Amino acid sequence: MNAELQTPETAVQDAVAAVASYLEQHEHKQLLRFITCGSVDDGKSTLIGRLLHDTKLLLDDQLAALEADSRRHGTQNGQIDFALLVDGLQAEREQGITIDVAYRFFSTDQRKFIVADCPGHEQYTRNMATGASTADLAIVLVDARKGLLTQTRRHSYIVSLLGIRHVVLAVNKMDLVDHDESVFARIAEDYRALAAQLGIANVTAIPLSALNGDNMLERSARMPWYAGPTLLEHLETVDASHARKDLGLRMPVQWVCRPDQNFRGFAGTLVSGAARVGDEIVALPSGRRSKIARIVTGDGDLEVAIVGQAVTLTLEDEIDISRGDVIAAGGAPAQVADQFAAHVLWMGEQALLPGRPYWLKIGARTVGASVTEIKHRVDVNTQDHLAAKHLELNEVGYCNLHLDQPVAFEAYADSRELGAFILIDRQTNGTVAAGTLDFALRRAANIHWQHLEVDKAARARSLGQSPRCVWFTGLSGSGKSTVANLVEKRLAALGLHTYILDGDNVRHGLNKDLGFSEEDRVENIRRVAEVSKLMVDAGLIVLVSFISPFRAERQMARELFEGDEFVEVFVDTPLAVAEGRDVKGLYAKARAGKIPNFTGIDSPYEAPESPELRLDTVAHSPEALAEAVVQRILGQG
Ligand SMILES: Nc1ncnc2c1ncn2[C@@H]1O[C@H](COP(=O)(O)OS(=O)(=O)O)[C@@H](OP(=O)(O)O)[C@H]1O
Ligand SMILES: Nc1ncnc2c1ncn2[C@@H]1O[C@H](COP(=O)(O)OP(=O)(O)O)[C@@H](O)[C@H]1O
Repeated sequence: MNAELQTPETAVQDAVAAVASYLEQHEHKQLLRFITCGSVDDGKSTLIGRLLHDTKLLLDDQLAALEADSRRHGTQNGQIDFALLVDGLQAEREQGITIDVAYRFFSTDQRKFIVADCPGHEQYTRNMATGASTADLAIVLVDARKGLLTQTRRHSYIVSLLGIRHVVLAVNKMDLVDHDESVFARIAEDYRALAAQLGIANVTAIPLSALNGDNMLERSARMPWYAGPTLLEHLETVDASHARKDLGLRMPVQWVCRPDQNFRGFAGTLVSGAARVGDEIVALPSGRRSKIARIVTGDGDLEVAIVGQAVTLTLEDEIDISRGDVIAAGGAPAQVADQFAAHVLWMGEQALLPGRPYWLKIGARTVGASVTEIKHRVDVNTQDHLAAKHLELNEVGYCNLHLDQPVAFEAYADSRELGAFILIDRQTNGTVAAGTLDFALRRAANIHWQHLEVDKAARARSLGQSPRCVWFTGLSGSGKSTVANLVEKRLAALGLHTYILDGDNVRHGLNKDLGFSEEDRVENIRRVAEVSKLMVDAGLIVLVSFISPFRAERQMARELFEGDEFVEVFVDTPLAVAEGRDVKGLYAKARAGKIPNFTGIDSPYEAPESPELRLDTVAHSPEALAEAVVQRILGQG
């Protein structure tokens, strides 16, 4: 089903209530979350249908009523998306991602189950990652006649990437191979070899016929050679507890609760370890220490809270802790870093470009982040490592990440809660990637800021001016250089200290290694923005004249500066006019197909939405426009 944003509030609230009541009804039973990987051809729908039908515990009346309700409210396909509610993926929903994952509930006397059904078609990766992110087990379906397919390898790779520890290899359609033991044995052996390569430790292979019900709920008389459990037996008994490394207390702070002057509590769910009154804790990333004073819950205070419990902690000392911080065991704190090696599973329609700023959300914290390097791309079908300059939709890359500020984290292998992150596009606020942290890169910790005696203010004073970064953006031939040159002449005449950074010139030196692909333009602008920041720090008025076609990088440049230092000047010239001027004959060449990726022709230009100045080069002369810019710089415009 499609999880579209337009689901009405009321339907969402009803669904939350229904899910809560479902979980409550079966509260005493252990919950197993699993995903099914495979295609309709492999018999996936039949397998799920049979499990749901034969256990005779399909969605109860209440949930059926809810579905009717959601139909009335016009949710896609008339189905409710329990997925996002149950799995705490509300964040993704808020971020506007569309996910094709259907979640179903059923239960037996032993256990309750939530199954995420991910489509097997080509747009698989992000759907599967979404379904798999909270799963304890994956059923990988294989058609007995076909054996392992590329798709089996792809699904298994993602299963391993997301740290699912249990795989059931369901060798289906055994009836079509005469229930032949040797066929099953060969496929199981092939798969064990693949699982070993991927580091999947627990594989249970079961020969099945989902259509006939063989080895589904009951043992099949047609395969007497098989001595293992039926599918349902296995699902009911597999040890699915999150036996991850015990890291000690970890509680990401969801919110700070301060009803009055006398009470200051930190609310959250323990994702590891235990909290006891009197235990020493450390707040991260700040590193401040205190002791637990009280463990408050709706049902009164506790002496001890354990992993999975939602509580509010109060501390003995007034230390500064905010939403997104992590409270950890004093003797075994979480790691803190701002540079990481991580797997990134790209879900954006626009490619991931190294250097471009995104938001990174980890636990309850959101910080600015960028990919500094794509070490390699992983071919999800073969697990081969390939060189890559960017990542396209559904691609997985192993990347170095840089964060604007340090965060508390754990390796994903040790903690899903503190090792998983999403990347959010800063322009659209949509989720564009899911990722798993591998380890911290220590380099950052060894580079310190050098304290300098003479600062920007002192340099500006001695130059007798207010430093500025005046950023001209516009199409090739729009008039950026012409106007910037006139502006510099006027400023120089007034005795001011200036410098022009022009695309054509900088590309001959500092940036001579860069071309005009999207990723090279991002890097081009990133370097120029950093250089202009240094020049502003030196007290200069810098005139930057680059096409700078992307909003994201102009925004990044803007954020490097303080207050009104950054002045964005949109040199607004229609494409037809710039092309008509064709000062360098480049448009003619581009139209003739001799220059690929030419801005405005076959490479995009994203016009500024709210620049400080917009110059209409059709209506005004270069001199008049330069005058307007000078006035603005001098604070008189
Ligand atoms: N494919 C393609 N697209 C756009 N421009 C091209 C291209 N190839 C060469 N040129 C010449 O390079 C100048 C633009 O460089 P910039 O560094 O300003 O470009 S960008 O900001 O990285 O997009 C630009 O200079 P201006 O005309 O002064 O803008 C062109 O002369
Ligand atoms: N109002 C105007 N402002 C700036 N340039 C103009 C204007 N009217 C005509 N032009 C001409 O347009 C061309 C702009 O080229 P240039 O300044 O090199 O653009 P860019 O640096 O944006 O590529 C110049 O030949 C300039 O004389």
